[in-house]
Amino acid sequence: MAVDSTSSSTAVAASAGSGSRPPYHLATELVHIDSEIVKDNYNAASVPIYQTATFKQRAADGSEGEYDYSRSGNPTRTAVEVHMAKIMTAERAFVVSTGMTALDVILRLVKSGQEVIAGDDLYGGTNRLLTYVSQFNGVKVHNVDTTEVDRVVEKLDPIKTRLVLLESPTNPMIKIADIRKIAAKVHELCPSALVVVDNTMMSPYLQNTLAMGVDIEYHSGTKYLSGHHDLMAGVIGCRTKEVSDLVYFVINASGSGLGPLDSWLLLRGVKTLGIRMEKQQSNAILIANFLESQGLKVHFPGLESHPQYELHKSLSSGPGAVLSFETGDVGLSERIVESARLWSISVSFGCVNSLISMPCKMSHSSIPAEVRKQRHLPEDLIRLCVGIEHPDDLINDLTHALETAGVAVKKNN
Ligand SMILES: Cc1ncc(COP(=O)(O)O)c(C=O)c1O
Ligand SMILES: N[C@@H](CCSC[C@H](N)C(=O)O)C(=O)O
Repeated sequence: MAVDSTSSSTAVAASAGSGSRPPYHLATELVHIDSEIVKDNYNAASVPIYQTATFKQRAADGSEGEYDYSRSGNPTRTAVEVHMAKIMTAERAFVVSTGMTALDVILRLVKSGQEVIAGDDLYGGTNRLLTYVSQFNGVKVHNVDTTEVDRVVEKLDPIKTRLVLLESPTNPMIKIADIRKIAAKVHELCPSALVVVDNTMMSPYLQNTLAMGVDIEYHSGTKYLSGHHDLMAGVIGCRTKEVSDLVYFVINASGSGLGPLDSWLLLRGVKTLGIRMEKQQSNAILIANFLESQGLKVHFPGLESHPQYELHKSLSSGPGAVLSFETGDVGLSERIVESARLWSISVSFGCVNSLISMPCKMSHSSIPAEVRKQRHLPEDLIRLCVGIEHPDDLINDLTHALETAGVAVKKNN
């Protein structure tokens, strides 16, 4: 896929569907939904939920109706899709039932005999689905360290490579890939390959990968986009019409589109993405500094000690609100996690409330232990997903958890 875009990752959303008005800051664009998207007879201030499976047609050939059946399209789903396309600066965006469905749809663009290059630190469920396609669908998957552009380039095959799949930051080691450089190299050396980024950890508020030349950006909408852990969703944004058409075909054919009620909940949630992300991120920066001041090994791209601190700054407008840290002892990590009172022990992230987890025992337990070891995923790793609570309460609760587990906490002034 040829690329001509060099625009900055922090660019404000394009004014898709906004007529002649000027483009606003992304925080403003998130709140304002183009009222022309859904033609509502009553001027409803909130997009209606079209809870219907089918649509009446006036003519027998069905040629007059904009919609015929909700698997193929539904006005509430269209509203959130058009809004997400604007936010992601996508040619077209699609909403599907979960983040894993988004990846499943994208992987259907890969045929038997073709190859995928993916990171070696990925969400556990992503690794599971890639393992499935490599075992049952005849697709070779290369897992490489995507922090090094050369490791990706080495595996590129102009004939066989179909997808290059990146997470940046990765879940859970928070490693950074040079998305811009990798996209340029892949397009130069493999014109028929697609560069795909799972941008869930950043959300479109902090990182715009389509503007870096990526072909498909996808999200688990279960996380920051909805923000309240009250729905499952996936979002796919495509840079070109050619790719959008392929993706729409799979979604319609397989029936993976998001239902009307969840589309409505996603649209409501995304309006507050900016304010939630700002607060979650500023809390996360305080917490990362607190943990680092305790001598712990903290993985967070907002810390100058992060090996790719400068690279991440060049790709995004902030470090986000997920961090992980090592204690050096699995038992100690377990005691810390179980001693927290305010931080809930849960998988997932991106919600307004703060979560604590041990990836190797929870979100990444589907990766076999020997593979976790080969890929240097520490068993004692603790992941924190920072919410919008008062930061003092979060730090006090972590202090309590560390002390209860037996760590001597240094008091900072
Ligand atoms: C980075 C990342 N991508 C994708 C997913 C899958 O999303 P979902 O749970 O909505 O299927 C998850 C977590 O579940 C994730 O952490
Ligand atoms: N039991 C689930 C675990 C989901 S983990 C969710 C999230 N991506 C995270 O990183 O916490 C499964 O098997 O998928």
